[in-house]
Amino acid sequence: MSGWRFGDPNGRRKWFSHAAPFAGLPGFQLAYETWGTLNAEASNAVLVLHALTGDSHVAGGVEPGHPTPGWWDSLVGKRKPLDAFFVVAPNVLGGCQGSTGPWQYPGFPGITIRDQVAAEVHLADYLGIGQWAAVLGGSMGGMRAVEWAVSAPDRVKSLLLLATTAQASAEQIALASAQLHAIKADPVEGLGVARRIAHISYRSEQELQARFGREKQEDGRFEVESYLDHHAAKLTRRFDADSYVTLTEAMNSHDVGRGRGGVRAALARITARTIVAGVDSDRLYPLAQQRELAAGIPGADGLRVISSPYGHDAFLIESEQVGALVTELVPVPSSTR
Ligand SMILES: CC(=O)SCCNC(=O)CCNC(=O)[C@H](O)C(C)(C)COP(=O)(O)OP(=O)(O)OC[C@H]1O[C@@H](n2cnc3c(N)ncnc32)[C@H](O)[C@@H]1OP(=O)(O)O
Ligand SMILES: N[C@@H](CCO)C(=O)O
Repeated sequence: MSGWRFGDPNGRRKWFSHAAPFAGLPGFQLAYETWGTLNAEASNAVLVLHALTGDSHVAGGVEPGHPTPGWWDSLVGKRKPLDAFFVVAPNVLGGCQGSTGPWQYPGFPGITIRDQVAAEVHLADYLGIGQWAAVLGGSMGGMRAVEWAVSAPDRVKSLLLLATTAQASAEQIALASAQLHAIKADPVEGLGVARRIAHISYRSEQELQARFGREKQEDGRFEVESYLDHHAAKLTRRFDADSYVTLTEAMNSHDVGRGRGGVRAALARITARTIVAGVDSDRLYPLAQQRELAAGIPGADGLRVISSPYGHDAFLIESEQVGALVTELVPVPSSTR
């Protein structure tokens, strides 16, 4: 497949191609990045799954010539929690950072979180990874992580679910629906409006109040308006509106219990040792959703709470607390400490 809309800014992406029909597609490709070395037993592989507007670039600046920071730099690199592991991070199916998505052709079919995970199972087969030492994901990445553990329990040894849910709630679908309407009305302006709505839900009321209050800038905009304008403009430059729609609709489809006897029955299939964590100030994925996951997954020992003023985005910001959870799940071997 030729070309991709947002290039390969770090020059380290690899591609996996699946040539047979799949989920209404004639075939697909997944872009992915890796760090570290797979051991002879293929027992040290960790799958890291990004959120809605993330990509395969988990970590940067660790190799000469590839300085672009990653979105979980605190986890991957020398003396960091995943140092001893072979880390694999694919760009999600339907995304716009190298994997097959609607940015490539009109009439792209609707896909689900289950389709995205089924595509990642093909990638694992291709890489020769029968079982992941761990699957880690937050938000939409957490939706895929829990789907992995439900649909392929014997392939997930341990699991970290952060700020995520077993099924998209009415509130999440409602917020998504307003964003989808904005984009369908005007793909360019609408993507910016969608990001503003989403970004408000990613942060906490208390943080916005403490940080911006009612302050105005010289140009007359409230500071908080200017902040949202900034995030909207930034996303519009780096993300495709059609991908945003496809991924948002996939998130709306998420229900691990569908066709499996409900959420409790689906979660009971999970055999992985599991850590479930939420953020105390997250208004988009409230703690009740992680409580449901922790209560239903046999190998989970209660709910962990990340303490943060930052709301949902804390799973990307509170690197010490997230790093401690990762180290608890997959301890650093003493030889590499
Ligand atoms: C797994 C994944 O999701 S990967 C993708 C990660 N997400 C993103 O990149 C999405 C966009 N960003 C975010 O979601 C968040 O910024 C995070 C989670 C990555 C980081 O959060 P924080 O460190 O708290 O950043 P914060 O929300 O304060 O934003 C900082 C930016 O706002 C700008 N800003 C702050 N106040 C204002 C203001 N009043 N007016 C205009 N701009 C402002 C800063 O200059 C800074 O700009 P820059 O990012 O271009 O350098
Ligand atoms: N900031 C994150 C939030 C969604 O979990 C993103 O844009 O992907």
